[in-house]
Amino acid sequence: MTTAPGNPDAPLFIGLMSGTSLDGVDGVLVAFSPEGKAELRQHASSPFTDDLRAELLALNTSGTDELHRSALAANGLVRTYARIVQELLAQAGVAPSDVAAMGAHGQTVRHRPREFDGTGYTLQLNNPALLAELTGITVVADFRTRDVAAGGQGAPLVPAFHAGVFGRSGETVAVLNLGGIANLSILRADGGVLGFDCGPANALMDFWCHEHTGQWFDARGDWAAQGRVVQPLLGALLEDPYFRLEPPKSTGRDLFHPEWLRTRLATHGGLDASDVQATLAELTAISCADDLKRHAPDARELIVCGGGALNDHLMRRLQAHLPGVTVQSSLAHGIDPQQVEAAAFAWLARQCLLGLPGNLASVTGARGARVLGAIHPV
Ligand SMILES: Nc1ncnc2c1ncn2[C@@H]1O[C@H](COP(=O)(O)OP(=O)(O)OP(=O)(O)O)[C@@H](O)[C@H]1O
Ligand SMILES: CC(=O)N[C@H]1[C@@H]2OC[C@@H](O2)[C@@H](O)[C@@H]1O[C@H](C)C(=O)O
Repeated sequence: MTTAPGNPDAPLFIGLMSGTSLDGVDGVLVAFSPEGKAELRQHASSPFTDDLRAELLALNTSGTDELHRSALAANGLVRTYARIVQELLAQAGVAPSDVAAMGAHGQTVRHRPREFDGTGYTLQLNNPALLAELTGITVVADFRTRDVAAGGQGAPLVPAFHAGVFGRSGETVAVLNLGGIANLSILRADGGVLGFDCGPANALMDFWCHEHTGQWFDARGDWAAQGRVVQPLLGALLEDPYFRLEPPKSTGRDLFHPEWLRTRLATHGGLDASDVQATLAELTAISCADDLKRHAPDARELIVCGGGALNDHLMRRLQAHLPGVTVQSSLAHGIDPQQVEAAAFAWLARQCLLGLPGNLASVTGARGARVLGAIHPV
């Protein structure tokens, strides 16, 4: 099918997501029906080079010459995005002009909702102009700042997409994204949607795993499964006030960073590294499970997406804390867990081009529905 670039009626969109786990980029090519139903056509992913990952991670905290380094890192990120786009187009046999637009999330390096430190801003490194030049496709970027400007958290944004894909009338269903950070969408039986960040998912586990094993993540959770949960440490981690905050709420590496862990470990010396890993996995499982029980006691189904859905140990621990709830990867519902977020940003790009809202005020706490994103046409 040939369509004009940027034509809002064109069915093909690309979504590009590089999330807080900093593992790399996921991209999807999605066809949307006129009603907005998503059909995933292609998926491509690429890990960051070690240098780019290290620089993006470093840019999450204050440092020397940040502006210059941020600009260079954004260019590096966008070149990775462009390679993913070329791969998607080649795999699908479509031309850039067949794609209406792509939603490019960018790399969050700061996320400071007002409650965090009184500032109230969110920052995703990106270079959508360069991405449009490199790909010949209209780029929609900067999805979060409008919601923040409207008094919202700017996150999470996927609940509206989750509702369209996984929601069922007459039944409460929950969707849990386990990326660097965990976010929960509660899709209520009456169509209402609640969503918020639960706390860390993989970010601290990845840090600890890399520091002690040299691996970027604990494949299948095998290492955590060998350890024993250190209850006093788990209790100390769960004491962070974030876990008790009522929604709307969102968080990130600004709060749950290695120093956060080190400070709490300082009073629990001499622990076996695998026991700490087991405790971090338990922190993720218990904080997410408690949030579900608290906010959706009627939910009988938890659909898990994000890379954490591949962590068998974590999935078992979630199930253990949620008797009576079926805990399953989104794969059981026909969607690869690692494609859900990227697909959501394809949907958000479509919403933007159609002039439709991307946020849900019931989730982010914004003053109202807003069209999200800035369009960089070709
Ligand atoms: N096979 C696996 N076994 C265990 N964990 C895995 C596996 N594959 C991926 N993961 C975990 O999933 C993480 C990546 O998940 P994902 O790509 O969903 O996160 P993200 O999108 O970067 O983060 P966020 O959703 O917070 O923005 C990895 O860092 C790793 O911890
Ligand atoms: C500021 C930011 O990038 N937040 C991410 C992060 O990763 C998971 C969680 O924290 C969620 O709030 C959000 O991402 C998803 C895609 C969202 O906005 O729904």
